[in-house]
Amino acid sequence: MSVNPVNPPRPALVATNEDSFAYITTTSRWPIIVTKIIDDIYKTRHLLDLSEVDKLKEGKEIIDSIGELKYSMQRKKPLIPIEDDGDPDIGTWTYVFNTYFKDDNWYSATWLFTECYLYRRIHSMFARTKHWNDYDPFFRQKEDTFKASYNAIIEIAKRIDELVYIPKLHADNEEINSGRIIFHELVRISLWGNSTDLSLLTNLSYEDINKLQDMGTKKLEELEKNILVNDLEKAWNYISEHRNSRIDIILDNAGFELYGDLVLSDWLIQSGYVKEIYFHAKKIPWFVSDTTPNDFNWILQTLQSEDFFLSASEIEKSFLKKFSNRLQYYIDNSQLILTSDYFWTSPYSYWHLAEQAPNLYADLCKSNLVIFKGDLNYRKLVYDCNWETTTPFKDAIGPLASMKGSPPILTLRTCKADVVVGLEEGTEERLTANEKDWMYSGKYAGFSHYAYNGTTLKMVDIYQLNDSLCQT
Ligand SMILES: O=P(O)(O)OC[C@@]1(O)O[C@H](CO)[C@@H](O)[C@@H]1O
Ligand SMILES: [Mg+2]
Ligand SMILES: [Mn+2]
Repeated sequence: MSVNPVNPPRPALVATNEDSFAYITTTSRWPIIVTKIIDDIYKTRHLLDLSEVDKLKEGKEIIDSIGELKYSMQRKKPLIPIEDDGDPDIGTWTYVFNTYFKDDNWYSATWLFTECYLYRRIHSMFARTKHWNDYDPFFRQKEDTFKASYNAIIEIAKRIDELVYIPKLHADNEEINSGRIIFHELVRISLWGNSTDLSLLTNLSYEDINKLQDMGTKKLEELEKNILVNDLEKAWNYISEHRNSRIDIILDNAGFELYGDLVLSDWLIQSGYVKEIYFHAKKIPWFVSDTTPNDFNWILQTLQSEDFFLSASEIEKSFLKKFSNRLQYYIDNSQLILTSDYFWTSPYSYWHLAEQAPNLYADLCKSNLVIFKGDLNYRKLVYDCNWETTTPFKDAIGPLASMKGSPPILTLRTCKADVVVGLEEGTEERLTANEKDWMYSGKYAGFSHYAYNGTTLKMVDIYQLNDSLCQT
């Protein structure tokens, strides 16, 4: 492939383009997101005892810093280095900032960088305090939305209860076929769970949430026409051929989406197709709704709780408890393993995975399938560049498609950014004719799969990957 990552494959997505979702995000969405953080800190401060003077004071200081941040992005001010907060990734951030972005502002730097930088800077404001250093300013939103997801959660809990009691795999054709159908259904639930993305849906009503999360069979069928790329059958063939395999899920959003990922994992383990599943969470609060280890532990406790879903009947609670007992069993028996790495919250695209996080990469190479959830993971896989929509997925993921030993990849993504690859000729034109925002409205989705087949040359042998980023 004739792309050299030093000079990126295509121009990067950037907010100077006023027709882009990068621009809409920078001008309109981020100010709302940061204002909500300020509101959240006010709420938490309000609950504090007046004797907690130091914490109250620090809270006020964070509010002031977030206010300054908001002002600087709205006035297109230059980016400034992230202050040292003692986290082990600060060196990477300082290096990348100084090398590539020190002369940039919130619009001129690449969108992928500015957006990651935004969340990393917010984290640093909390991390440098004494009383707020492990505070998640998005937790309240994640918790409230999960509560409002009650209807879909119960429906799905009933469904998984039926599915896991289907007889275990004996490899006869009938069972493989029923496995295939269940896999397709549960992967779709995990996919469409990605619509409940709190960074995109900044103003969700209870009705909106319920509409988004209707995962009945009829609704899933209706949504089928919005799936633009569908390599799911290839991924299924892969799973059904590799019994007792290891799967990795690079998680995206907490709450309802994570719930869908857990449901899929439950079935994959119970059906006997998969032996162990690694869940990769974010180390720090990220893109509003992303899953942190705390969110993961929280959902397990919440599914067990007597009083979280107040209107749940005893039988409904029992479905949730049975489900979470199974999950706890997998955790206790190292079949479901939670892990996290700073690479997932670094500014680097996944073209740099092997070079920036060699241990993580080596570990992922042991996997039979790495599932990347959500939009940001997709953006990072394809270097957040302005690809032609007909570019094959294989080309857009660069080294991950051509390095010997790279694991097979499956992406489950609803389209929420100005980059989509792997489309057939004419699809872009058909969609653009009616819907200017089709690439980022969240209405469309895709499953892209790629497995290294051993015939391509080793990318690193051809192009020495170094520390370049996709520059404008
Ligand atoms: O990764 P997710 O949760 O599916 O989406 C993250 C997201 O909301 O943030 C970015 C824009 O702010 C977009 O890439 C995307 O819409
Ligand atoms: Mg630049
Ligand atoms: Mn997310």
